Amino acid sequence: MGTVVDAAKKEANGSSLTEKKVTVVFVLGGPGSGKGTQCANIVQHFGYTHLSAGDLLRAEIKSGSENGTMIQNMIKEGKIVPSEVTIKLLQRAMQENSNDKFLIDGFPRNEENRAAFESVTGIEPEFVLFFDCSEEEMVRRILNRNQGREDDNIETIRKRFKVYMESSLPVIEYYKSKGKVHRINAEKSIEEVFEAVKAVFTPSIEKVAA
Ligand SMILES: Nc1ncnc2c1ncn2[C@@H]1O[C@H](COP(=O)(O)OP(=O)(O)OP(=O)(O)O)[C@@H](O)[C@H]1O
Ligand SMILES: Nc1ccn([C@@H]2O[C@H](COP(=O)(O)O)[C@@H](O)[C@H]2O)c(=O)n1
Ligand SMILES: [Mg+2]
Repeated sequence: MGTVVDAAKKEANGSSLTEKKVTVVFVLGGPGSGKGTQCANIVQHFGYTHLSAGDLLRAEIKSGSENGTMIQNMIKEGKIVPSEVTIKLLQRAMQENSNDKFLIDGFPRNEENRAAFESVTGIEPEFVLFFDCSEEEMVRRILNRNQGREDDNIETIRKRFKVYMESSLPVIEYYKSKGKVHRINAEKSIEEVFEAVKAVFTPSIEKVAA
């Protein structure tokens, strides 16, 4: 852990991230629970910038980076890419963006992701949105997605679920113990889910006025 954190800390030093105060919301939930779909809605209504860790990793593969083959293999196997790699991509994306409000989708995925991000960036999430959905519904959604993702096949989907249960749910439990989790019933329609999401982002004073 020491070297991962030290290397990434070096990168953070002197960066605009260390100077500007950013608000971060982690968007978590199982594969296919609707994280990306709802993030697009939140961007439209609440002015956040959406950073999907999975999208950043897929872009890194496409860019021909030296880590590309390793990332591609990890994604095909449903495994979690080393935190050092993903955190660098997230830091760079936040530094290059003038916004100060970010939705970080699909991260942290395990305890190593969580601890390294907090240690390297010094950022604690404002809160965590947790999209809770049954495995049956998530599988149905992924198999209907048709975005040409190499990990949207039943063999990899099963592996992603195993990783989610064993490594990602404990991170959600950690934030729950800190009172930071807003659980959303993600089983409903896209519109109904967004109604529940809106309630989380709308300040209580506006709810009273409405
Ligand atoms: N509430 C919903 N009801 C029905 N279909 C949905 C709902 N939300 C999203 N979908 C559809 O399910 C698929 C998966 O959604 P999305 O890509 O947003 O999930 P995700 O959580 O980002 O998945 P991943 O972790 O694999 O990136 C998409 O085809 C999307 O259009
Ligand atoms: N923190 C993360 C996030 C994602 N990955 C890898 O990318 C795959 C796809 O992620 P989605 O969020 O787009 O579903 C995921 O299965 C992992 O292989 C990661 O390693 N670390
Ligand atoms: Mg997604």
